[in-house]
Amino acid sequence: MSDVLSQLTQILEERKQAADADSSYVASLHKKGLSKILEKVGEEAVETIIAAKDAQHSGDNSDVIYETADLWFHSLVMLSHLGEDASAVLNELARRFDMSGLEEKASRNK
Ligand SMILES: N=c1c2ncn([C@@H]3O[C@H](COP(=O)(O)OP(=O)(O)OP(=O)(O)O)[C@@H](O)[C@H]3O)c2ncn1[C@@H]1O[C@H](COP(=O)(O)O)[C@@H](O)[C@H]1O
Repeated sequence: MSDVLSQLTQILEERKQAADADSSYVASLHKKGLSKILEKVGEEAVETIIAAKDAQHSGDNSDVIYETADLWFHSLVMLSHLGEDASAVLNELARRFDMSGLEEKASRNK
């Protein structure tokens, strides 16, 4: 795992276990529950799409990078809420290295 992802994974786990919802955004999301976390994932996905469309016209990628960071962050909180972390997703991506996207798609329909 990259240093950034492993540090963030550790912070997210600490906040999930111990933090106070009044002083930690991550703890407040866990306290509100999965539906609130999924609402944030959906919101950030839409904001990322809009920023990418804008970037195509403006040539400025700064907003799409910012929104993608928000999307990744909230996706990591979702995984953490479900007892998973980024390593499970990275392992799945690594498993796909030797497989073309089209082969992988075909294998899903078997
Ligand atoms: N990477 C992030 C991160 N990215 C985005 N955000 C927060 O995600 C929220 C983005 O949602 P919005 O823009 O919709 O903001 P909002 O309007 O306040 O949200 P709602 O009221 O609609 O729920 C903002 O509050 C951001 O501050 C993050 N909050 C925390 N982290 C990391 O998580 C760590 C732990 O954070 P705490 O739990 O707050 O200590 C931090 O040190 C960071 O490393």
